[in-house]
Amino acid sequence: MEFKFDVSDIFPSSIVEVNPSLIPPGFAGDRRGLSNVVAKVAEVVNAMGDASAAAQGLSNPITSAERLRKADQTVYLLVDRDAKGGKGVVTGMLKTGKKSLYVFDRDGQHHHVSPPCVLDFYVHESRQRTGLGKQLFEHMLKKENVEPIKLAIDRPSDKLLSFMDKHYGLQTPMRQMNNYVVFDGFFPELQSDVNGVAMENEIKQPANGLQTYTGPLGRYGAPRPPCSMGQIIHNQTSIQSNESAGPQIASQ
Ligand SMILES: CC(=O)SCCNC(=O)CCNC(=O)[C@H](O)C(C)(C)COP(=O)(O)OP(=O)(O)OC[C@H]1O[C@@H](n2cnc3c(N)ncnc32)[C@H](O)[C@@H]1OP(=O)(O)O
Repeated sequence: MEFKFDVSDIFPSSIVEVNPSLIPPGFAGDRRGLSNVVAKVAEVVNAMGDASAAAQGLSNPITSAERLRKADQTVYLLVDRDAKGGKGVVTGMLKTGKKSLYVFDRDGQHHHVSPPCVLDFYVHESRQRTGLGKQLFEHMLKKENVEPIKLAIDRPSDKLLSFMDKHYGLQTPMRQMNNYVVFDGFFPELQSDVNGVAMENEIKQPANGLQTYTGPLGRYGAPRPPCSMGQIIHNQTSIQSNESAGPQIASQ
C-alpha cells in the first residue's frame, strides 16, 4: 500500500513493531518532528486496518490507531522500503495481544488462559501467497518467544486456517464460543502421578506464561483458591491423593 509520504523515511527496517505510543522504533527527531511522524504512523495503521477489514468482509476495522493507543497490543508492519523508487510501500500487518479467555478443550474441560493472540493479519492483495505472511508471522513468533500451537486466534478466516495448516501443520481447529480458535497442543498435557492417576485440579504455569486452570470453577467461573490451611501455609505443590480437597497452586 502506497502513501503520499515516504514510508521508508519513517520505518527504518523491513519489519517494524508499532506499540500504543505510535512512535516508530529508532525515532530520534525533535518534539515537532515526533507529532508529525506519529500522525503518519497512525495513517498507516488506519489504512492497513481498513484494508484488512475489507479483505475479511468486516464492516468495522479491528485495527485502528485509536484502538491501538488504548490497548496493550503490538502491530507488526511489513515494509518494502525499496519499492516505488525508494519511497516504500507497506505490504502487511499483524496485530497481537494477550487476552484473558475461557476456552474448552476436546473433553469439555474449562481452561482460564491468558495466551498471546493473533487479533488481525493482512497481506496486501498484490503480494498474497508469496511468502510475506510467513515472514511476518515468523518475526512475531521470535519476538514474542511463542510457538504457533500456543496461540489463540480471533475469528480466523479460511485463508488464515489454511496458512496455519500449511506452515505449521495445525489442523482441526477447536472453535470456541467466544469465536477464538485453538489447536490440539494448546493445552498443557495432564501429568500423571506415580500411580498413573491424572493430576487435575492444578494451576500450571508453563514457560510461555500461559496459565491454565483445569480444576473446578468457583463462583463467576473463577478458579477456587487453595482451601486447606496446610496448602496455604506450606504452599504445597503436589496432590497427595486422587481425593484432594481442592485445587492447589503449583509453584514453578
Ligand atoms: C485473526 C485474523 O486476522 S483472521 C483474517 C486473516 N486475514 C485474511 O483473511 C485477509 C486476507 N488474507 C491475507 O491477508 C493473507 O492471505 C494471509 C495474511 C492470511 C496470509 O498471508 P500470505 O502472504 O498470503 O501467506 P503466505 O504466502 O506466507 O502463505 C500462503 C498460504 O496461506 C494460505 N492462503 C493465502 N491466501 C489464500 C487464499 N486466497 N486461499 C486459500 N488459502 C490462502 C494458503 O495456505 C497459502 O498456501 P498455498 O498458496 O500453497 O495454498
